[in-house]
Amino acid sequence: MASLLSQLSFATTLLLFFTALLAYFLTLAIYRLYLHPLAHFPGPRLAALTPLYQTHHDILTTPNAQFTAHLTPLHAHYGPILRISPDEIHIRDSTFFDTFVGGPGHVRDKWAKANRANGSPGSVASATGHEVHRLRRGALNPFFSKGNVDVLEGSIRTKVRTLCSKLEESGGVVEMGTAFTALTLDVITEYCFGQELGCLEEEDFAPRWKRLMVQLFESTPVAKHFPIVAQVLGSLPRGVMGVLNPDFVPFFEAKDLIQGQAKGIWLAEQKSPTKSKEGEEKPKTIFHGILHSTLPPAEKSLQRMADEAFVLIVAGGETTARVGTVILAHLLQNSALYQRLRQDIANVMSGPEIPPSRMLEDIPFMKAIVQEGIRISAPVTNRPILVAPEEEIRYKKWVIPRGTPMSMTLQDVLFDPEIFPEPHTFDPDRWIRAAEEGKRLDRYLVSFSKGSRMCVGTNVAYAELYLSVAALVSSFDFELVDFDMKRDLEVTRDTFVGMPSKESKGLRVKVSSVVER
Ligand code: HEM
Repeated sequence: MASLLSQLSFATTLLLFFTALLAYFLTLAIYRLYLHPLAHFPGPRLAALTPLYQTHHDILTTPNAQFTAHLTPLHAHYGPILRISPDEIHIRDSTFFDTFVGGPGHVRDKWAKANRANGSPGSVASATGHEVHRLRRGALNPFFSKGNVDVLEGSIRTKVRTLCSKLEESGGVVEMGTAFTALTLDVITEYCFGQELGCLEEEDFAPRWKRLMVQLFESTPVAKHFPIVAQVLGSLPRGVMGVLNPDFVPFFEAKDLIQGQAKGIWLAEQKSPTKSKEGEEKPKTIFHGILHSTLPPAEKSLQRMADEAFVLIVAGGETTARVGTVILAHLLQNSALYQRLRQDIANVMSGPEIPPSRMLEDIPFMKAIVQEGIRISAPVTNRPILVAPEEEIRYKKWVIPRGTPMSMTLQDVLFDPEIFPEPHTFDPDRWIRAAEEGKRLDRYLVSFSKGSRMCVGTNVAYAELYLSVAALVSSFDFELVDFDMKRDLEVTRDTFVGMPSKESKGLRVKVSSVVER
């Protein structure tokens, strides 16, 4: 009898538990669908009901990382403003971008819930609140100013020279995406640590680093939706993690390597600080700069340095490499553009050396090539999600309540046919025509985003692209090897940085001749 009672009470407890759970979910569903401040916004009911709607499209579809692509049919059906999760509003309207990112006097936070995928909470990119972000960004900005990038251009130029001499020696097939990644990683690691990774010097441009970067991005859809998975896996021994989820092994391998480098500088600074005296030359790396800055001590911890290093290297590597690869691919498919660019560069060269990036920028066609490349490659597919904590945001008849996470997709602006007719055609002359007509097309070149959260590395990326594209076009004729734009470069997955299909073989070329200068 006693055991029956205890069984009954267990069954009753279970029943009560599930009834309470059901009641909770029912109440939540009613709240989200009918009472929530966003209840009247258009969008699929399922998306209003649960964030799993996005998770499904990003993780359970094949190929995965597809929610971004799914936004196109949603907007076609519901219009330019949509509720895409219980808490998030997405807007597709290029003219709204400046309001979205805010300007001076308009505070924008990031949405904490969607800002954990990089697993580096100490980085500038992970700073959710406006104030913390402002502090961290303030310490980085001087290193990335145009003036400072000019000073450091010599180091980029040396690496571009190495790239060219390695290509000259190569003799066989080279995957140019790997070569560009080697270049960008060497540039940014020297910037951060004062010591490059040395990818350009490795055989075939260190394809293991390219693989590591690609695999790292491929893990972001899971990390974005289930950051706890990344955290738990990160705390396990690598062998165990490799069995549980091999996709995350490269993520932590890359982290370990980069953190090791940051730790080296941090420990050396603790032992014998290199703090410069008044009037002495500037700190030699970003990390020395942060450590010498007026940031509070908590912002100078080893963990924060390591997080900052990781994000700078990951953010600065694959993005710029992808733009370089896409530009080269388009030029190689259109020899008239290739020859025209070579001629325009030759016209300003007074010796064998490629002119400084500032001079290259003054060649209208060169500038147009880089702008069009940055537009059409649109490397960052991850949509920025921002929160305006101090103001309601108005979009047409809609009022987005203060504190609501709102997002826009950079590709929606970059491929807006109203602004960039035939947006998927590589047409550098559209920039020249726009300049002649006095149109500010660059207002819509949002590949680096805009506002306070805009890319910190924009000037470095431009310098790398001008110098590398000019050097390659002026120095070599290439032959494409079994290249198919659709298979090898076209973006099919949003893994933070857009990725082509798994079948991609990259941009494979052979140097067919070296230009005498
Ligand atoms: C063509 C190349 C590049 C593109 C298209 C690009 C694009 C972007 C975009 C769209 C963001 C904003 C992301 C967000 O909403 O949170 C961003 C942020 C960032 N980028 Fe870049 N990036 C490029 C190159 C670089 C380089 C070379 C570096 C490093 C030297 C870099 C470092 C960063 C960092 C640290 C952030 C976070 C900034 C912050 O939150 O204040 N990026 N980038």
